[in-house]
Amino acid sequence: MRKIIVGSRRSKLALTQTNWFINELKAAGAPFEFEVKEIVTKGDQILDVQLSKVGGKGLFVKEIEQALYDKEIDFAVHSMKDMPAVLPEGLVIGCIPPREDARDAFISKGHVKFAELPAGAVVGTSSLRRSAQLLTVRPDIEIKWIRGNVDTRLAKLETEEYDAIILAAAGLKRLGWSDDVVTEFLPVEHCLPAVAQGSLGIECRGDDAELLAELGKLTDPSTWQEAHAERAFLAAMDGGCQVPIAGYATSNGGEMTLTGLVAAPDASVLYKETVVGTDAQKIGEELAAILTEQGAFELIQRVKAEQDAK
Ligand SMILES: NCc1[nH]cc(CCC(=O)O)c1CC(=O)O
Repeated sequence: MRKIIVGSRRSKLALTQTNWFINELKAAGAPFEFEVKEIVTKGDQILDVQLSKVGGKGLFVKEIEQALYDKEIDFAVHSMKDMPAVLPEGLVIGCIPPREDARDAFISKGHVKFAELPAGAVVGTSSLRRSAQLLTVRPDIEIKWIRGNVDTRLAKLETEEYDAIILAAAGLKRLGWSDDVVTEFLPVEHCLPAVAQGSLGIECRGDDAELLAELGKLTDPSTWQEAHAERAFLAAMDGGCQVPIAGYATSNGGEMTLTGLVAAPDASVLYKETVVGTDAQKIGEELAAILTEQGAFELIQRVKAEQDAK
């Protein structure tokens, strides 16, 4: 029986997701043995700098992709939202399992609701997307950068000067945190999720037909379509994580609805539109064209140039 080596980052969330997916493969009767190989990525090592300043999304996947090329591992389970919009030559997403809750979770000391935060309240997030959207409705709050994995951030809420933090609901749920820790799940209308938030993507070599045949059985077609539409939008906007950008699609098998958002980091400008259609790639590109027409692409290029000059 072929032994499949599965690469994983060492964080609890990464290992939990990896082991969850291996169990799904086993339950589906995949004819493999499995071994998990832990890989320390740059993104895990650099913990003291704002992520958007040191290279963004690619930081968590580069070493893992090298290990795939070198055949040290056969597949890796990623949070799709950490994946760059375009994959390197020869590697593919072989499976996208059913999406977990895509929303952001607001967690505050004393369970004070977001709308009831006092002026000047300190909210911890290192996501420009979250901070821009929160500042749009509450310009009177203060955003303070926070880093570390999910458990670290929850601990920092207790021990450091934060009144609240925002985390992806999906990460919390996968780690087994009860909904009781969450003060409120922010509706997507108020805080549009990151592209592909809540989705996992299984990355492997494109020529590994034997593995791809088994991975494909576990793909959820709706989640695949949603991730495709959101990522087509992201790719067309040329947005990394230096700029607040969000995209969220829902699919009911046939028709899809895709909403996209681009904002200035200080929330002084915000573009947001929704498109409907049946072709994931097309609606992603259509949405990007509409927002570009309004000035969003220019905003992205301007913000990127400003950040690079810093
Ligand atoms: N930004 C890091 C990150 N990448 C993926 C998740 C988990 C959620 C997901 O899979 O979408 C998280 C944690 C968070 O944003 O709170």
